[in-house]
Amino acid sequence: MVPYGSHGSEPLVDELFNYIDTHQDEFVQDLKDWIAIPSDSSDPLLRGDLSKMVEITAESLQALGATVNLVDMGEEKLNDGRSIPFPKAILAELGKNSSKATVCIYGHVDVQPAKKEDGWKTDPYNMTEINGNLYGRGATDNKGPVLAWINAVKTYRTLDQEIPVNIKFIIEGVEETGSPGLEDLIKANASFFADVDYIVISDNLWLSRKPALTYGTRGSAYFFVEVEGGTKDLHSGTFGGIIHEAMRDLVYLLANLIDSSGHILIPGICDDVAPLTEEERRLYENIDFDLEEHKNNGGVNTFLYSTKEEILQHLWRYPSLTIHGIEGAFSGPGSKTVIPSKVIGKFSIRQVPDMKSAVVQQQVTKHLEDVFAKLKSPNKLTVSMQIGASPWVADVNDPQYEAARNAITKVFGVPPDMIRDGSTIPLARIFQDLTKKSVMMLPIGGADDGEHSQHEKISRSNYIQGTKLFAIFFLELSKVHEELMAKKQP
Ligand SMILES: Cn1cncc1C[C@H](NC(=O)CCN)C(=O)O
Ligand SMILES: [Zn+2]
Ligand SMILES: [Zn+2]
Repeated sequence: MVPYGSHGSEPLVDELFNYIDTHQDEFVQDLKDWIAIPSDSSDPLLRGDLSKMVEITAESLQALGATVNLVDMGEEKLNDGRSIPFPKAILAELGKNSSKATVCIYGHVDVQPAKKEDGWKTDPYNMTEINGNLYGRGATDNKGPVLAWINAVKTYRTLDQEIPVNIKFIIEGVEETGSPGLEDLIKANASFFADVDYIVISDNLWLSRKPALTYGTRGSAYFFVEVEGGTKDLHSGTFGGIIHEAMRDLVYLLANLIDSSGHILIPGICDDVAPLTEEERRLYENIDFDLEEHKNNGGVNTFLYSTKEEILQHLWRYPSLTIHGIEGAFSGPGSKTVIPSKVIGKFSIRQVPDMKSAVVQQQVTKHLEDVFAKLKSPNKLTVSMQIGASPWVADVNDPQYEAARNAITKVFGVPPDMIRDGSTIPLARIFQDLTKKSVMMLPIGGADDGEHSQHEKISRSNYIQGTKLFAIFFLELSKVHEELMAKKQP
């Protein structure tokens, strides 16, 4: 194993690392500048800032020498009937040498909402360094990682070193609102992706203090279950006791989705779950994961399972069902005596191999209709699936995984844990299905970065080591790709 910081046999590696170390304050300042732009894609009032963020990203890529195409993504229809432009998407390319591998990097520059009043100890849009951590909205999700890629390329450019691969970028500004239009963008630009060999996404976290490589994510089947009683909200003093209340029906339906031990009550839902093989079972034993720390990170007392292996399996390879909320329900403070007329329950099922959204949709709909039929309620039930994102699993023997393992070992001195992610990046599977290319997730964020949460951060160390990792990944990828090409050509 090559110890961190010494790479005597590879002068280029030393030169790259040295540059990155000595220019780290500049990279940190760039992140501060990016975080200062409140590019929250959920807030129509901030759409101008979001568009500016996309433009700044485009300029940064142009400054690297990339050819940048800002693609119009049309308009977003708001609830009040108005329309505002979606931020443009960036398709950029740097290098077009047919003897080199072409890697396509995905990232997003929009962020989750953040307000100081939510309980941030620092201003979320004024990046603040405390004890080696860089706090600010978007620090780890996803501005830090996108900038780390840019820093890595910049390092080669400034040192006047040849970049060993062709690089393409696809950067979007509406990931946090579900990436509307992204699938169409990929379909409409098939020629852009045609010569891509590898797709890399750095938009998730490590599982522990050890670096990680991610080869799978769960999918998501997101449902709305609507129960409609009358035409308007009523006073429970005037109508309570004489009508079939929509909320009572809905709460009963929701209670019949899952039991208190986490068992999903929908008949057939686990039929397509891939059986656990002995080989897969052994994988979980060697993964660095601290149950107690995960409990602490989440502020949780007790998990449903007591061993590391069970917990990881239930996060990665078994489905889960979560009830998220009820639209139309009274949820404010005080003691309002309303009977809501129409309520919409929201729940989602994290899908795992080999579950299929269409099958899940049919099973969920039938189950809810069957349970509802027993109520003999005159209310109107409507079940709809809003998102049907498939799970994604990659072949870890693909050359780019080997390249990433080599790069991680060179930068961090240890090989990565091979992990999956319990949440959903629909894009990974969409990419895999549409382009048939190898997709990999190469996270640089720490397990405790708190994405989407208050005090989101990335550590200075992960940001700078992550920049090195990406720089070295280009080198390692070119090596394995060359070997692969040599094997193919007799
Ligand atoms: C919006 N949505 C509804 N179903 C799934 C999602 C995506 C969402 N994605 C992330 O959080 C990215 C994690 N790095 C999630 O997994 O909940
Ligand atoms: Zn993200
Ligand atoms: Zn996010």
